[in-house]
Amino acid sequence: MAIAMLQQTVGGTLQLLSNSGTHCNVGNRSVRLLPKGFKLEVEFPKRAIYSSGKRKLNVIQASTSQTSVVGPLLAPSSSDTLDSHMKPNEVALILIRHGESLWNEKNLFTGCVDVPLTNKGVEEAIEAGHRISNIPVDMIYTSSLIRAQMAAMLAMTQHRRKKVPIILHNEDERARAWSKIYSEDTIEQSIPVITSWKLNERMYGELQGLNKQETADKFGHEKVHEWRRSYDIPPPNGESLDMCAQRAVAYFRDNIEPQLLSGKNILISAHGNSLRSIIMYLDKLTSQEVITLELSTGIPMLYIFKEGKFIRRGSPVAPTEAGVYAYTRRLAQYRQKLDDMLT
Ligand SMILES: O=C(O)[C@@H](CO)OP(=O)(O)O
Repeated sequence: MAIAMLQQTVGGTLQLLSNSGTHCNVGNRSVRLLPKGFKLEVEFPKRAIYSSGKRKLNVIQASTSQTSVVGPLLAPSSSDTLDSHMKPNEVALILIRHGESLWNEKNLFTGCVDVPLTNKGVEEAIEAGHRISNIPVDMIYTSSLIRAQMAAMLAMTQHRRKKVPIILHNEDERARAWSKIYSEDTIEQSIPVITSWKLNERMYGELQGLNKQETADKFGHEKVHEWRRSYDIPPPNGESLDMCAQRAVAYFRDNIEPQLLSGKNILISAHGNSLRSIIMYLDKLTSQEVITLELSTGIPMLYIFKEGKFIRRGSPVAPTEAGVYAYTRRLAQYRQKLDDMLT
């Protein structure tokens, strides 16, 4: 197979030697090495992925005059090169409401009670993952509840890029130290998953664990509808949507938005009401408009974040849906690169 070999570093440049005519990616630049033995000198960033065909050379520059080569790896050509094709000023934001939980199935108010998914919820998460399998994901945010975490993990089993989602444990120094990864390459092939209770479902107070139908029969449908869908009337000792929005939107603005601004493509897996609050913020909905917003379980919603604005792109209905990738040239390119790499 044609492959560009790493030769040596000279000052701040890297020499690549082609053993036959081939294309070669250097960082995020694609260059053509023509005849056999052709040498190319390129300025190289401190750390970059150099790839050729389906092989990759993972190069770590130790100093300007010394280069160590890790690999070549057997994995397909890096999509670190590929991932960097998404311009930092144009990134994807995907929101997923977890699939059906065991208490959704039983029609119980769930709120912050930590209940897992049903089989149907597992299938919904896998289907959601299938639908977004061609969209770049660099970081994942989930609530601290297992149903949102299951949904994120199951969805990522479908992603074509095959990076491994890894939950970060930052609760204390020991948790941080004991979950440390010691391989740069492995880190490159991982997606950090950050969990926060601030993305949890709205706390349903004294309704948690009660049957929704029985509660409506007891307190009246109107009262229960007010607890469930008004903006600022909380259920007994619980959170109103307004209270839920205050912590969920603050978390989004303080933690997630800076990552989007820095060029990260992000998946958020959370809950009906924490996501309604975030969508209210993204779509600039009024408190009147948000009360009629209902989210289906397991349906991913795609936004493009560009020049500081959130542009709603709806729900991809299939991974191959042409319309989704036509939304931006960058998404189309990312998908094309995945096709090239994986077929
Ligand atoms: O029970 C809950 O926690 C939520 C979501 O399932 O219910 P609701 O639809 O009333 O917001």
